[in-house]
Amino acid sequence: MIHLQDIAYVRSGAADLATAVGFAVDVVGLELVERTGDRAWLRADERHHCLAFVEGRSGVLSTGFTVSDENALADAERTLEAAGVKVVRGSAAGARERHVRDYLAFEDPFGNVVELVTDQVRLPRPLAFGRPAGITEFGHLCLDAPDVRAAYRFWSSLFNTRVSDWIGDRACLLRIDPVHHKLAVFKGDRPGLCHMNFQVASLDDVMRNWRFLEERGVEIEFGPGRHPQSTAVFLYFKGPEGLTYEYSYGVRRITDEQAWRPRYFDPDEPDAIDMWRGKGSISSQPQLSTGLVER
Ligand SMILES: O=C/C=C/C(C(=O)O)=C(/O)C(=O)O
Ligand SMILES: [Fe+2]
Repeated sequence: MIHLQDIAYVRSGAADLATAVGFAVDVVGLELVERTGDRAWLRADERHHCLAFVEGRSGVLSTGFTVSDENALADAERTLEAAGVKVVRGSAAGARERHVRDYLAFEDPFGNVVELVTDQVRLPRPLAFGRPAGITEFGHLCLDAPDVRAAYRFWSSLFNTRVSDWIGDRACLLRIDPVHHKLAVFKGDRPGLCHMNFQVASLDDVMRNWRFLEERGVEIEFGPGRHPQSTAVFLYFKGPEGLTYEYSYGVRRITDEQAWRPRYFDPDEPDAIDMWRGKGSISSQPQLSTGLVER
C-alpha cells in the first residue's frame, strides 16, 4: 500500500508564460517564488510551490503527491511495478527543478501523469501573496478519468486513499487525511486536470473574490455555491492555459474514520452538486502526453 502524505503540486505547460504567471499572481493571488526564462514556480502556503509553469504546449504535465521518505518511494516503485504500472525514476536535475529530494513518475490507467516525491522543500518565510484573496492553502486537485469507478479501484487498491463521497458515477472524492478530499476524480473523456483548489479564510473571501473576478471579466465557470459533500462554499473560474482554479471555504474534516460512511449523491438531483442549485460546468486542462519523458 502506497501511503500518500499530501498533495504537492501541479505542473502545467504554458504557451504564454507571462500571461499565465500574471494571472496566477495578480488574479488568483499566489506568490511568485521564482521565475526563469522558461519556468515559474508559485506558492499558496509553506510548500515551495504548488504550481509550476513550464513554457511549451498548454496542458497539464503532471500532478505531485508527497510520500514520507526514500523507503516509501522505493516501496511505491515496487508496488506500482508489481501492479503492472510503468514507473520512471526522476533524475537529479528533475528533482532540483521540482524542489524535492527525489521522485518517480507513473501514469494512472487513463494517462494522467502522477509524480510521487520525497522532501518537498518548505519555505518558512511569510507569504508574499500577489493580492489579498484570503488564500490559506493549496486544498485539493481533481483529475479526469473516463471511468470513475475504475479510477477509484486504482487509487484505493494501491494507495491509502479512502472514498468520502460519490456523485453517481460522475465523481469520486478521496481523502488521504482528515480533509474531506485532497484528490477528486471527475468523469471526463480523456485524462486531464479538472481543477486545482485553494482554500480561503472566510466566506467573505469567496464573495469578495467573486466580485473581483467579475469586475475583471474573468470567466466564472460555477458558483458561488455550496457543495453538499464537503459543505464548502465554492467558486470555480477559468485562467489562461485552460487551467481551472477553485476557491473554497469551509471544507469538512472527517475526524472519526470509523464512523464515516461514504455517501452516494445522484448527479441528476438539482442539489447534488450545489445546495444553492446554481448551474455551471468545469472545463478541464488536458493531459499532455509526455510518455513519461523528463521535462
Ligand atoms: O461536484 C462536486 C464537487 C465537490 C467538491 C466538494 O465537495 O468540495 C469539490 O470541491 C470538488 O471535488 O471539486
Ligand atoms: Fe474542488
